[in-house]
Amino acid sequence: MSARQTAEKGLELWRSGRMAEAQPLIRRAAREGEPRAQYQLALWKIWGDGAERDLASGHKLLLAAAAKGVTAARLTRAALLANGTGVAEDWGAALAEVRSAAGQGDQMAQQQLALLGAMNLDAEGRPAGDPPEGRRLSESPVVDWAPNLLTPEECAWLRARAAHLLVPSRVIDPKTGQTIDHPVRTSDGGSFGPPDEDLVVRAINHRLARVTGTETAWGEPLHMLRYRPGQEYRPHFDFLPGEANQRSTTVLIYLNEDYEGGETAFASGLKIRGGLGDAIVFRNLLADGRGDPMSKHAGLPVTAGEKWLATRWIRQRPYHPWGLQPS
Ligand SMILES: O=C(O)CCC(=O)C(=O)O
Ligand SMILES: [Fe+2]
Repeated sequence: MSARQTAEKGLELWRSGRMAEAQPLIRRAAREGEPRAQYQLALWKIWGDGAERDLASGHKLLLAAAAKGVTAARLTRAALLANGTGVAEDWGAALAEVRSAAGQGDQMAQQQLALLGAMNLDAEGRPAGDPPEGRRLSESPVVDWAPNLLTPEECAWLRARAAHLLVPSRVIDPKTGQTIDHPVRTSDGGSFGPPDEDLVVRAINHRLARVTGTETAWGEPLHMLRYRPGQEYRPHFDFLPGEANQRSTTVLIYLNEDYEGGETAFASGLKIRGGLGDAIVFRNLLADGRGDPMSKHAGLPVTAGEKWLATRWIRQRPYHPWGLQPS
């Protein structure tokens, strides 16, 4: 079999869920320099699934695949340059990779450039202008309103990019620390982990840091939720039992408005229904750092249509989903 045929067979097996059979074929084809196999192996090494996490060799494989014209590899490298995963954070270098992929005709890259071009960003991808005007909705719990935080195009980008991330929602079991199915949250969800945090998502995460007065590095990966009729998020706290690096702040961004029901409801009686791109910011902790009992909230059941939401849970200190230290 040629390297190309080996790669094709390996990818086909992997797509049909036959990981154990796919792995040796992808590894062999990657060793023989087949670019799509190199890209797939890079993703496994970076995510640490299908191969042990090895960021350095993941980056090498990304570069090799990118040099042979795999623009998706270039875009993954751009994402990791933008968020500093396995390589020093470098917005300028990340942008150069996206431009190069766009020049090779990659549509995702071209769309990213169009969205980034409409943002007012500094040389590091952070918001350049004044922070947007907010309005306090409530003092207890502390809830602020940030209208039009995202443009309709940015909302559409997040919805489209999230489609492949969605799985039935899980929560962390306070007793075991494990992620489990839970009836409290019946929506589908998924997050933009480091390789999925493209430059548009990264720039949005910088904006969320700005609007909350926090650091981008403190945020958990941006989390997407999609509720269908009957789905809901029952009353809960966002702070985590026994956690030292707490979720101090939550941002919810409403990514569409063509649905019924589904308001965000606080135990205090405050109910919010955001329009397209509107956001709320609320604090989960009291001034002394304990959980605020008034911060209990719910996503009420959707009664018609689909509700799309992006959530950023922000910690008190740097947080990395893979436990990596900031470089
Ligand atoms: O769907 C909602 O409005 C609430 C979502 C929520 O509570 C969360 O993502 O933590
Ligand atoms: Fe919540």
